[in-house]
Amino acid sequence: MNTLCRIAVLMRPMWREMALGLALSVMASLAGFGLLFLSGWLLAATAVAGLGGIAARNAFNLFLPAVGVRFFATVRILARYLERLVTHDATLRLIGRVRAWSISRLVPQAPAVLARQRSGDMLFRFVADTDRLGQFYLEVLLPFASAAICCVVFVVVTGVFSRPAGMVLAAGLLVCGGVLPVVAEGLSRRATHRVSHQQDAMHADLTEVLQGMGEFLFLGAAETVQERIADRQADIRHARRHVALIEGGARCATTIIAMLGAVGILAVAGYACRAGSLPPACLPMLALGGLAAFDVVSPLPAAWQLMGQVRLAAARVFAMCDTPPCVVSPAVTRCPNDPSGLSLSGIGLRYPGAERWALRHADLLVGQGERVALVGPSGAGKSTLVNLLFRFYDYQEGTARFGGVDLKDVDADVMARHIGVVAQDFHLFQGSIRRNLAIACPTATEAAMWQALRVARLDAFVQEEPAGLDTLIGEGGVRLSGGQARRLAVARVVLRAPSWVILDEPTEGLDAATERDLMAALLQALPSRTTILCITHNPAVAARMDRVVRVEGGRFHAAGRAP
Ligand SMILES: Nc1ncnc2c1ncn2[C@@H]1O[C@H](COP(=O)(O)OP(=O)(O)OP(=O)(O)O)[C@@H](O)[C@H]1O
Repeated sequence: MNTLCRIAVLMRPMWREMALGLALSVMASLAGFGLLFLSGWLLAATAVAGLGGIAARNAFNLFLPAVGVRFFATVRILARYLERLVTHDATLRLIGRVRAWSISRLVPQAPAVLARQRSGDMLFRFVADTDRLGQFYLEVLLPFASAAICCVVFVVVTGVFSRPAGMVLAAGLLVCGGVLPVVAEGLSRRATHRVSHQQDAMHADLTEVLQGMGEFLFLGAAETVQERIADRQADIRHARRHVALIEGGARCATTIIAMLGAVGILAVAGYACRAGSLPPACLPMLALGGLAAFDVVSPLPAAWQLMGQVRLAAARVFAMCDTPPCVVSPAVTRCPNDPSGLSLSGIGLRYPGAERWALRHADLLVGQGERVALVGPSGAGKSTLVNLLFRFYDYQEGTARFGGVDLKDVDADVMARHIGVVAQDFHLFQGSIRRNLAIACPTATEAAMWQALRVARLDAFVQEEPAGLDTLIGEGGVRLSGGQARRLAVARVVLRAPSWVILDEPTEGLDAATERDLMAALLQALPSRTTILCITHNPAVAARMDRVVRVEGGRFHAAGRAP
């Protein structure tokens, strides 16, 4: 399906509102045309009646056309006002719909596919591109549809009075509404593409700079990055100026053609007047009506240019949303039994595009309530097990069963209900400690939050803070030390109390005493039926588990009971 058809599909639920907006827009433009058309006639007819002496003056009915002028003026104002209300509402709803649809397509791709995109670029696509896509109705479709309908009416009405005048008007409208937009768009296409491309790159760069500002400073690369962004900005400015020049030129050309059109209409209508086939009072009416008619085509060059931008934006949004998820959702999701044991047999998992297998011929049995340490060299495949269990990546070989159910029949959402994880690269949310805990367990009471903080050995720190649970931790937890941040991540899992807990280096960044304290409290706090998988390089932490599994070369090897 091409891009425009897909936009049309997204617009379909709002078609009634959009059609109403179009009707109001047509009504406002027709009223504007009628107003000038009738005013021209009224002025000329009044003058002719004035020149004709008292009898002609008395015979001239001024009242009816004056009422008509007021009617058109009022209709124009009301219709324009209502049109703005209806069309802007439809546009905002369309943008909301496009965003909701994009999110629904992006969520199943996380985190595998999203990891390949630059986050700034994604953010820009999600915000600016969806915005632009939403403008399709208001700034492209509406002006063209309204102009098409109105132009036919204008030409027919003018043609009724003078066929040659109608033909002159039709020719002028065709040039302004058909030829000029296409020429303007053709001339600015390259610049529009350049703006789009450079903006993509610049937003991605900017986000990276903001996220990694400290690192850029440490590496002494801040100035280079600044220069690169400034270069891009200059290029965007240059390309935008080019686009604006062409758009301005097209507007000027429309005005000139409108003037020439009015003069042309006057000339051919004047000829008809002299031939006696048209009353003289009709001359200003046709000329003013002609001028008013060009109002509806004046936005078209900009609208056609925007059309190119909408297509680009839509293509980018659709490309982002159409990327197939790494893990195909099962047609029917099954729920693992609780309590849940894990059985992996001959598992082979290779990351997309990777040469090497992260896990190969991997067998592992973990019973409900077991506490297992996963140890092994860096890159051996320990964290890959987490990715596999959370259904972030699919395995290509072997069978995996969790709670007696084939893992391929289980959705990531369902797995997340059973397993809590403190990942190596955990994320804390902007806001307060309370917010971070509430995201993990929205129904948690304040007492439960304090209990979780106590288990994570973070309660003393929070108590000392004047705002307590409402202490703000900054974006990504920047106001916490590495160890405090990790303990907050541990508290979140404790609060959720899942049947499985995976701890990836839970004590990293902690001193020996806090590490001992935290592990003892954690193991004591978690119910005995809770299964724990603890990925660690720390022998003291591994020793607290029931048994140790060594991961090496993508395989699991029993390394005996923990000492
Ligand atoms: N998203 C990914 N895409 C491609 N390859 C990956 C990805 N994540 C990990 N790998 C590769 O898979 C292998 C196993 O990585 P994994 O993260 O499981 O190691 P690990 O044992 O947890 O290491 P560490 O102890 O350093 O955390 C490594 O060779 C790594 O380069």
